[in-house]
Amino acid sequence: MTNNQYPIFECKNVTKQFNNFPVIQEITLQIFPGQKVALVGSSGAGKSTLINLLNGTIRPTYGQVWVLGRDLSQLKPQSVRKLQSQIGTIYQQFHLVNNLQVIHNVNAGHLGRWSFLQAAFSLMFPLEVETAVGALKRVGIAEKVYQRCDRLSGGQQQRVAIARVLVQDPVVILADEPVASLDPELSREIMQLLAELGKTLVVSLHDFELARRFCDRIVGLRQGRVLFDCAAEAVTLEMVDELYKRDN
Ligand SMILES: Nc1ncnc2c1ncn2[C@@H]1O[C@H](COP(=O)(O)OP(=O)(O)OP(=O)(O)O)[C@@H](O)[C@H]1O
Repeated sequence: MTNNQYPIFECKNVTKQFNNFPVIQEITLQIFPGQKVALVGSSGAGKSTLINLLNGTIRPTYGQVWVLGRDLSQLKPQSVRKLQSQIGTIYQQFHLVNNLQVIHNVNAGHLGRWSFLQAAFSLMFPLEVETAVGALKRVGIAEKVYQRCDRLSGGQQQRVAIARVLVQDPVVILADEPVASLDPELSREIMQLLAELGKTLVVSLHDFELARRFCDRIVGLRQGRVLFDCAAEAVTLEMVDELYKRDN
């Protein structure tokens, strides 16, 4: 797919090996502003690894990952961290501090901008409460602002994680299996929420139907390679069969 804007992410012939075994193989792709991209494929296909390459958590063995026009491999750690503050990542396990109140978890979205002193002060006297409540309103749980996170349901915890990303106000959201631990109805609700945030979205999903319903572009990964990369409505049953077929 092409686009006349600059890509947010660009993988140039990227290979990632773990213990000399390639889990991502020669991937070249671009992701443009406004796209909602689903990464799909069997367990072990490389979806999480690709997300970690895009947010700079891990580095390619070969090839380059460019983010917002910068080659990550050429940047000093401080510049990488600055770029990373433009990327919001949501995980399956929410990555919340469970014994803290919702307000503190949402305010963690400010940590890239706040000084150490501001962060420490806010743990006692929460700063930017209005911003946090605004984000919690958008995800439908404003009344939970002073609740401890471990008292919330899984769906509510994922909403807190999304509110944290909203406060971070990144250019793009990466979501790694964000609904894997939720029931089907909640999964649809959370996907709808993510799709309607108005941000560029790259989301890995096990459920192909969710990908088709909420994303406009689907990248099918098989054994670390891109098997297809096309508009959601262009994916055929044959392509899905090929994607998930077992090796004999
Ligand atoms: N840090 C690591 N060290 C060694 N191997 C790893 C590491 N991370 C991932 N792998 C391996 O890379 C392969 C791809 O894993 P990855 O988690 O990216 O797949 P996935 O498509 O996200 O799978 P799932 O849908 O089960 O989450 C797997 O075989 C996995 O065991």
